[in-house]
Amino acid sequence: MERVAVLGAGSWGTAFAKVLADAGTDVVLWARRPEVADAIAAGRVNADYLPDIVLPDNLAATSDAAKALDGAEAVVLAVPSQTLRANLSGWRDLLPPDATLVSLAKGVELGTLKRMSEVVREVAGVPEDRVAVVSGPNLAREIAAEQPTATVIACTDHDRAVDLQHACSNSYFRPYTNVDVVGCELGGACKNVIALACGMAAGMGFGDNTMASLITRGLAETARLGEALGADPLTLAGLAGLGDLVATCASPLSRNRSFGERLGRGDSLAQAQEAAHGQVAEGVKSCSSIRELAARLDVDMPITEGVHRVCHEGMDPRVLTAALLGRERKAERQ
Ligand SMILES: NC(=O)C1=CN([C@@H]2O[C@H](COP(=O)(O)OP(=O)(O)OC[C@H]3O[C@@H](n4cnc5c(N)ncnc54)[C@H](O)[C@@H]3O)[C@@H](O)[C@H]2O)C=CC1
Ligand SMILES: O=C(CO)COP(=O)(O)O
Repeated sequence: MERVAVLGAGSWGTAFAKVLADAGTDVVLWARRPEVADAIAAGRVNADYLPDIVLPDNLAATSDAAKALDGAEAVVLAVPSQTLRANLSGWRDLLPPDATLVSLAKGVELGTLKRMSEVVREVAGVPEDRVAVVSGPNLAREIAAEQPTATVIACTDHDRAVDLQHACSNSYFRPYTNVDVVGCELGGACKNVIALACGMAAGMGFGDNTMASLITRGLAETARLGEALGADPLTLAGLAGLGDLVATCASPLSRNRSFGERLGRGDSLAQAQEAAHGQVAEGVKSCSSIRELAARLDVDMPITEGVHRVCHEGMDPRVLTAALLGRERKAERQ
């Protein structure tokens, strides 16, 4: 794979474009705002998202999607989950005929309750074997600073996953392949909600026992949803499941964890949103879509339910704590 388009020049789109470029792949990064594209092209820096990082010379930038997509063998979609449908609809007619469509987004669409690969298939009108997802413990700022990281590239077409794996493997980024797209996507979407809960716990002053309990029980409810949707349980024990859950729940760099921390300290949703400075904390919306998906499939997800109530029904995180601790006693593997 010689040429890749990355659509979306936020934190992860920019960092992933750098990963590809550092792997020797020519990349064109599309930014929504022309001034961002111009600043990257002229100064090699995306000042809004990764101010300290000098981007490589084989990374071009444009705000013209047609230019970015021309001749691309893979198209990497790096916009927030709830905007993917609208963005991709605008790019649909420009997509090269056999390009692999790659989703970086970690969320479940409100309303349709679709995973991102399902949205991509529907909007682009392509079969499932042309859609790949990248998911794992991948905090953008650490990767941009070239700290070693592993990830998963999932696609039902193993050969496409391998092509993409070659295009983005470098000295600090090690991608594994997987054919379990459902498991990888669910791991990525659900961990954002659990990270919100961990942030709330931290904001209320709770320590590592609480974090470990939330992470582990969060994984248990993610695994229940995964089972209902046909995911391989081993995927959720891997990088896109446990790996991403641990990184996000533990890291002060996580937007979801930081957002939850503010709620735990007593901020309102609006105050926490203001403090996020426009950067996306996907779990705030996905807690509602995942909760609805779980209800549809009759899957018990008490932490997700509680996060939804705190974010959207005004529940005090302290009341959520009492509610979780006061649930009916049960066996661990029930
Ligand atoms: N930042 C990270 O460390 C990681 C993020 N992700 C996922 O990647 C996806 C993108 O995240 P980030 O790049 O971090 O987000 P971000 O908030 O840093 O950037 C979002 C980008 O999308 C663009 N965009 C296009 N249309 C938009 C619209 N209608 N509304 C808002 N933004 C729009 C923005 O201009 C911006 O360039 C999310 O689903 C996130 O969960 C996944 C792994 C790591
Ligand atoms: O997905 C991520 C790490 O893998 C990034 O998490 P946040 O969106 O919470 O910053």
